[in-house]
Amino acid sequence: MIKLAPSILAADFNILGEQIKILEESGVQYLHVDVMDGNFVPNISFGPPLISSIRKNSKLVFDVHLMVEEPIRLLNSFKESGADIITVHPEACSDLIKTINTIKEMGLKAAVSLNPETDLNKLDQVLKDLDMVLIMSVNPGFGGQKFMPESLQKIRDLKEKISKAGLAIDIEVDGGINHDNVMDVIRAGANVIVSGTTVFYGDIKTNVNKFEEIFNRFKNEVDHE
Ligand SMILES: O=C(CO)[C@H](O)[C@H](O)COP(=O)(O)O
Repeated sequence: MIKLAPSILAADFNILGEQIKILEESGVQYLHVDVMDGNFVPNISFGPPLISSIRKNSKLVFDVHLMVEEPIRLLNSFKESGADIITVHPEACSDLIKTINTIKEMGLKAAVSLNPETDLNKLDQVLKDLDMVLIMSVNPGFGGQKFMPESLQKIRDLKEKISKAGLAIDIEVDGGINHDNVMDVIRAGANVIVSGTTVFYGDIKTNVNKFEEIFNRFKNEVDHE
């Protein structure tokens, strides 16, 4: 099952609640929530108060991507605000094992995100405990960047690594994904697709439907193999 995870980084914050409602009406299940601290990445987005506020009116799975230094300090506050999945970066954690264990002990799903230059071996110490791995296909910090095609091989290698370990872990990809390149990303092995500008710029329902059509085309291909 392939899931679209629209990133609210590209939303119009003046009408954020209405836009989330449109996503729900369009059949979306995940909401990707990009938290940036101006330190781990050179940009600041928003934090727990905004998440608490949208949580009140949404049943979507809140997929919270923490692009922050030492996220272990803030896990409780993101749990309280309504996160369902918390993603952290090994590049930002002095103790990744403890950080992942803390997320799991809170009863949340845990994920690790790798920057484009970070090797897959950074996952080795925690892979068996993860629900999801997020491959960044741009350098994190800003929406609207160009997809890095070298990410495709990284996704294939990750899929092989997960399958060799006999695990079932979601593979999410984030950055520069649009209607033209998403099929390549899925064929490489991703099953959770983050998209910001391609979902929120223009008509949201139409943009989501176009993604869903491509996901269905992929499913048909697989069924006929
Ligand atoms: O995490 C991000 C950047 O750090 C954004 O989620 C990501 O870039 C998605 O936005 P877009 O689809 O516009 O590239």
